[in-house]
Amino acid sequence: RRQNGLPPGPPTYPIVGNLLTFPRKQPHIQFSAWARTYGDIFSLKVMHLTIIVLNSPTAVKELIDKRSQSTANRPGSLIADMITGGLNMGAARYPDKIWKTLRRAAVAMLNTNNLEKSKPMLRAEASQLMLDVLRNPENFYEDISRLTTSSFLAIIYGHRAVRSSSSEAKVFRQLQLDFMNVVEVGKSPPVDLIPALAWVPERYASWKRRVMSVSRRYDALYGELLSLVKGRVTRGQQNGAFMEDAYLRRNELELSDAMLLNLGGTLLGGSDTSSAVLQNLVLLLVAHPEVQAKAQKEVDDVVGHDRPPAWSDMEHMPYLRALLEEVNRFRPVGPLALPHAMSQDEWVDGLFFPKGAVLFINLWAIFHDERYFANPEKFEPERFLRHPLGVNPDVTDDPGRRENMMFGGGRRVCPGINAGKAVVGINAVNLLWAFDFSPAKDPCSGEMVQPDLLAFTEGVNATPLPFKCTITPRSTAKAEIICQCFLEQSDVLGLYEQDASPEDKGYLSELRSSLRR
Ligand code: HEM
Repeated sequence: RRQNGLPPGPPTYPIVGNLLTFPRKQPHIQFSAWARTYGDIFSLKVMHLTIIVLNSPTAVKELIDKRSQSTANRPGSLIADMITGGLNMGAARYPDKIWKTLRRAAVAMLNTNNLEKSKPMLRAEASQLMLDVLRNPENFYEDISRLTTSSFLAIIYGHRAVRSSSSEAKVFRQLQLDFMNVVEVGKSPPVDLIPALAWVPERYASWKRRVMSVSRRYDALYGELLSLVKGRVTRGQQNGAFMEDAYLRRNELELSDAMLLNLGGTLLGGSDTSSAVLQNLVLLLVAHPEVQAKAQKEVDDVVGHDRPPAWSDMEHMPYLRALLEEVNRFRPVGPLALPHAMSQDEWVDGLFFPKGAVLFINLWAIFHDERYFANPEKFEPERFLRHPLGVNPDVTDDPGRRENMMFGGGRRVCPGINAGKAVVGINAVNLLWAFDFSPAKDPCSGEMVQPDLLAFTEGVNATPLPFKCTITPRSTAKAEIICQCFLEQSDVLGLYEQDASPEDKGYLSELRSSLRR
């Protein structure tokens, strides 16, 4: 039963509460439907657990931003703790010292000054994405994943992943999949709800064996990456990676070796959202040729056809900015952000938010709310030209709406906002400058096959599932510039190739010589 004062919600059953109707897949969709019936703040009971879903900017502002002292905790995840020894920043409890220490170090590393220093490398990486797509357009989805993994490996560890088959890229991708496959609700027994399950010995609990395997591989990957950093520091061959800074300042930042290892791991894990945004962009460009044409016209007007885009070009591209905002509104990659938890009781406008309750920010409901967005199911970047936050100019907006809602809020707001936006921005402008995107052709009928705009992963992150499309360079002159541009970036990329494997070094030298011929 709901306690007195809890926000309303769907009817509960004895003992299990709302467990039987709790959505197992894409919960944001059912949550948004419940919000239309029960209001902007509704609650669910799942056995003894209280879940409260916030479905409006004002609800987020009142709870997550204004009362962040009470709402900055995370629900416990025994499995994440087993893998990371309780040192994963995204899952760490508030106000524990572990979270504070890791967060302080992450914010210090991801600051705008450091990011500025990484921009030449990010542009060089972006030049490789253009080249990879030019050489093998069918592989674009994988290439985007390699790009973001490599960009963040380079930013964080100073070591890039040259190919999708490079050891770190492969191990990281598999580890991310396996990590999510044990941590996500429904993928392992509900040990957080029924703690006794955690006492079952490993030989009878296959989930424990999977968790321990992820844990071992997690330590091995991030331990190895950290030793590359230490090696460069010892040899005096630093390349400006964030972890070099964290390692050198470890005493001042109070970071143990285990914390350093997990800090890098958490940050690299955060990078996956950026590839999902870029994959969404391609998906939506394929489905909306008129939007693609407008964005390309703007890019052509600013950049022209004789050189690749530069960072400074983006300041002059309001349509590109609107396009990226609309991609994130239409298909937010974290539709429920990450769950928060109440660390103390609060009463807000007559509603009770008890200590221990889990809070979800329903970004999907906030971005698809018909009260504020005209025709929210339509993909229309122009709405962000008409209004800075995309809402219909004829309505009075929810006063709590603010920029960057897709990055969550309060003390837990994403620390990678600027880095994520930078990687997405430079690659978006490059792709529009270089290529035309259209639906794939059915090999038998020759007919165009429109991509499925609803085929997404079903867990915490909504990543578009791999899809096919046709990608062609916009001209032979541009194809030539793409090859030259990659070659010109060799020195910048070389700084991050010091520890590349002999196979990757061989591949690169062959690639560069073939481009020079
Ligand atoms: C476009 C890309 C990105 C999106 C949409 C995104 C979104 C989010 C969201 C919604 C949260 C939860 C915030 C909350 O709890 O209120 C979050 C947390 C987090 N993000 Fe991002 N993120 C992105 C890129 C990145 C990048 C590039 C990094 C690292 C370099 C990163 C690292 C993190 C970390 C470590 C947290 C946990 C923070 C904490 O619990 O204190 N994110 N992100």
